[in-house]
Amino acid sequence: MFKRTQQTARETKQEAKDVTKSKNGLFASCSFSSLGLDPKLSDQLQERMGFEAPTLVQAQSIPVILSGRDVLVNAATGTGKTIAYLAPIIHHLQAYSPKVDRSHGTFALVIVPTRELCLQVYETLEKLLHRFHWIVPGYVMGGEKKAKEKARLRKGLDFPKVRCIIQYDCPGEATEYVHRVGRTARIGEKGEALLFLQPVEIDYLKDLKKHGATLAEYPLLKVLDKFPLLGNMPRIKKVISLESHPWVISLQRALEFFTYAEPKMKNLAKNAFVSWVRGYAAHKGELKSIFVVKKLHLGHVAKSFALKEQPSLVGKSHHKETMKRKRDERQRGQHPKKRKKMSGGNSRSTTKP
Ligand SMILES: Nc1ncnc2c1ncn2[C@@H]1O[C@H](COP(=O)(O)OP(=O)(O)OP(=O)(O)O)[C@@H](O)[C@H]1O
Repeated sequence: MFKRTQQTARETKQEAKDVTKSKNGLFASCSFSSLGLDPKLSDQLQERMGFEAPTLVQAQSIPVILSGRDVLVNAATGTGKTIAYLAPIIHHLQAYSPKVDRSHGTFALVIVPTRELCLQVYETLEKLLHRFHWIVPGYVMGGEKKAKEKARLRKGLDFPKVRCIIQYDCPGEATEYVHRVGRTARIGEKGEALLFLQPVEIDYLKDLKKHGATLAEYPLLKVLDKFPLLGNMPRIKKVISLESHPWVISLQRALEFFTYAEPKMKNLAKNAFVSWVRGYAAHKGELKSIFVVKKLHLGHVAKSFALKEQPSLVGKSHHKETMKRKRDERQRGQHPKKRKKMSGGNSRSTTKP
């Protein structure tokens, strides 16, 4: 369903309903219930929201949407398109048996081009859902404060049946850790959470403990030892570290083979590495002393991105930006080298007053 920005095609044909225009040409001379909407929903529209009759665009599009067809609606602004698509969605969702529940996940997604529209649609949706409290609306939009967005996601959206949360990168604050692992073990059920930590980051466990989250070490080496070695795996007499385990070595090889098979893939891995390191350097508060880039073995980090060597942290875009800045400075006559030239080689006139 497109709004505002995509009003190019017109497909809502008269075929669905013989809609007769009322005097002013905006409303249809039929009722909401005659369009096939659930009586409770029609009642909500008529009695509670005070809409006596559907608008023309609603009367034309609702029956077609209810029939399950794809619809593109093109109508002037303010003609009631919002209800034209929200009402059929609610009609379908309220009919589910057993009733839809927030733990079932997301059923419908409305994409709109602006924040204002997002709020408007949400407001209408809340009114329409007045009698259907088990259908939970939620919205996510850009430019919001992270905490606000998170609170709303916690309230409105849910990921059902998640049994295990695996975190390869450390969440920032302990509260964020709790929120992340809280995606599993919903409504009293059990769940598991795994967090990968490097030896230099072990102090993070103390921070989590302060906030009531105590983690047990997972004996990865022992677990790997339980896997039988395959024919092509390196034989090592005594495995003393995780990196020298045959399973880890062959997995690393396989990943590197995959990454280096295509330049595009290698670039993706490089970019991911650079972003990860930048994100790592952005930890705040007390965590700054735990997650210190200088303490990291960047070669090992690169390996974890299936790279054979550590990429430069000064990306091409940074290089381009620096070059552009220098060029601009030169054009503005601010760069010392250029000034020399501009002053006809008389460096004294610019470098010394
Ligand atoms: N059947 C109706 N009877 C009376 N008012 C209605 C009816 N349907 C919608 N409205 C009201 O008409 C106004 C415009 O509706 P809506 O915002 O859905 O229009 P729109 O076509 O989506 O506009 P835009 O393209 O600008 O987003 C709203 O205030 C809405 O509450």
